[in-house]
Amino acid sequence: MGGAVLEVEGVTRRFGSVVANDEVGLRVRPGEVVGLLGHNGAGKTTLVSQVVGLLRPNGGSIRVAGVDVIADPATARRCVALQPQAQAPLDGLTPRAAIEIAGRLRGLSKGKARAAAHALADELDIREWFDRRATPDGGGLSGGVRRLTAFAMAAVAPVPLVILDEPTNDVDAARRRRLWETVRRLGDDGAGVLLVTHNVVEAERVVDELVVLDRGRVVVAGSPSRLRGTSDDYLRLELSLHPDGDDPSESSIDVPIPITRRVRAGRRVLLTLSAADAEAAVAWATTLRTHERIEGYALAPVTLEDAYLAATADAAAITEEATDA
Ligand SMILES: Nc1ncnc2c1ncn2[C@@H]1O[C@H](COP(=O)(O)OP(=O)(O)OP(=O)(O)O)[C@@H](O)[C@H]1O
Repeated sequence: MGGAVLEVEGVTRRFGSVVANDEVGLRVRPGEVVGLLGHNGAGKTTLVSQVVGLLRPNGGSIRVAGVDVIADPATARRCVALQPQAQAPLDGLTPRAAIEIAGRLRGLSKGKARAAAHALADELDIREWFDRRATPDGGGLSGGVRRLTAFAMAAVAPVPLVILDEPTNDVDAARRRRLWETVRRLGDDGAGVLLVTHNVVEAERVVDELVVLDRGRVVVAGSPSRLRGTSDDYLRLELSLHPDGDDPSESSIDVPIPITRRVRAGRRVLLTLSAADAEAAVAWATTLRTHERIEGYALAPVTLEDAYLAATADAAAITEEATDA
């Protein structure tokens, strides 16, 4: 319906008393990169396992390229390329062979599989290791090159839906950037991409839509700009606290400016305030630093990470409260 390559509606999956997915709904259209974000244990992998037919939902429906995954898992599976979170078993193979085999299994001719593997090796800058064999003891290839090879295996042939589960784990910064560019290209070439990640900051660069899961439920969904809280009218003041130091923003009475959102993440406190109060905020933070009540501060535009942390406020590490001064 609506041409979506992935339609998840009301999916619930329990493991005993744990509700790993609770009435989850999301949609990926052709050409769209959708980020699925959430802390550890939020239910991301459980959802992916159901989309590829490895787990059956307790309730709800999943369609891939119009095919009902529960009624016809084999046909649906052929419409999806998955890079799993666990490292791919490459033992005994070179990246060249692994990527070419993946292309052949997806129906490419020998020549096309070879050409696509070469192109990806260049795109991801892994030529140096293209003909090096992975050994069963985990040697031969680094974790990062194994991860990039697994990504290339998922990206080698055109397919309606590509699912990438933490594709940048172990990958160095320069190649991560290349990988993100390739993810964007997959979308621009017409695939729908579901990108599972913890990395909000990097995901922001490539995704069209974001779905945030928290304890099995979708807590926020929308474009990055919508989630960020949009406009330039707001700024974020980040206070870095001393180890064991008190938090000078804890009581709204002590804060001389109106704060629309306050999020505590470890020793960082993120305060959202009106851009009109920037000068007063800097004056206050400078005084706090001069009196050594904080280690430092930074004033910057509101980021997606702020919105993500607020949406998922994890009781143990993060507390959120609205303080209307
Ligand atoms: N096979 C299973 N048996 C029992 N509980 C499970 C099983 N798989 C997942 N869970 C539980 O379901 C919840 C969601 O787990 P899931 O692995 O889907 O989260 P996740 O968001 O992928 O986490 P991570 O980012 O750490 O990979 C967790 O509470 C987890 O302990």
